[in-house]
Amino acid sequence: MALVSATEMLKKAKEGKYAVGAFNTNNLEWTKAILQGAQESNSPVMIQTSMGAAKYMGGYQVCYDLVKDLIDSMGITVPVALHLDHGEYEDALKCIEIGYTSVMFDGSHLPFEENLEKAKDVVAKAHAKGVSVECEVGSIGGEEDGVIGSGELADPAECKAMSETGIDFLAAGIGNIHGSYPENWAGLSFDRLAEIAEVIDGKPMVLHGGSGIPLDQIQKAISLGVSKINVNTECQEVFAAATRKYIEEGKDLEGKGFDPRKLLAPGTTAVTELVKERIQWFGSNGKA
Ligand SMILES: O=C(O)C[C@@H](O)[C@H](O)C(=O)COP(=O)(O)O
Ligand SMILES: [Zn+2]
Repeated sequence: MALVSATEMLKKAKEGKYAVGAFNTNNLEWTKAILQGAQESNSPVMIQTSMGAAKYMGGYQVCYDLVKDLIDSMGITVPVALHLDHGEYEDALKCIEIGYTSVMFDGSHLPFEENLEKAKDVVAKAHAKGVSVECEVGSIGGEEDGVIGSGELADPAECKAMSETGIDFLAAGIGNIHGSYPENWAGLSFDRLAEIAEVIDGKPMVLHGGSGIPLDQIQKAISLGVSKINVNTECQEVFAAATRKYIEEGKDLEGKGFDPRKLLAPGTTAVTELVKERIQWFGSNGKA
């Protein structure tokens, strides 16, 4: 199946009261693991590359070719959108040109008016090619220099203004943060989520920092309008744990256990299993 834009996928998710998982990829193994997990779950999926991961993988063209070719060679039949995660303006335009089917323009660090103006421009260029657009209002906290910032709450008036630029889905802070949640985390703000959902003309919302949010909060967020959930840290954690176990058990020293195809296999399987579990949590299994 050809890559698809995320617009229809997320509209259906919102109507059906489930969310689509957007999993970050870093390399060949992760890309295969995510596609495998979605196919086994008969679920739509979003594969996303951050700017840094795309650079690591050899550039956006490599990422696009990799995902597109794996869909063919693995016989993937579920809908897959290839998305740019937290993209700068120039990167969003580049991905649109290359063939990504969805982009996030993250102008949350810019003055708000500039964020809006650039969002409008990205929307015009993306929609001309059938590409879906996510933008962010406010900023989503996380770990910086070892300090975990608290989750910010986006301003509903700014969310409304951003939704009027024509974007397809909106990322807004509702107390969520990237990376691990601190023990004293107050949880998601469902009041703020409901206030924002009320003023954005029915557009799907995106929950960043999906790793470590308890299932009951995920389900409540979906019931209030979240239709895309980003997961990265948890995939990294299970990959690292499975690889560590393999090495600590000395498996890399048995026979050809050091062959990267063997060494990376337990981590890859762990990512597939996590993707399947999160797809169950988000309720998108069987919705392809
Ligand atoms: O860390 C990245 O490069 C991607 C993340 O920002 C992603 O957009 C995301 O929100 C995932 O959050 P996490 O599950 O808390 O890592
Ligand atoms: Zn994010």
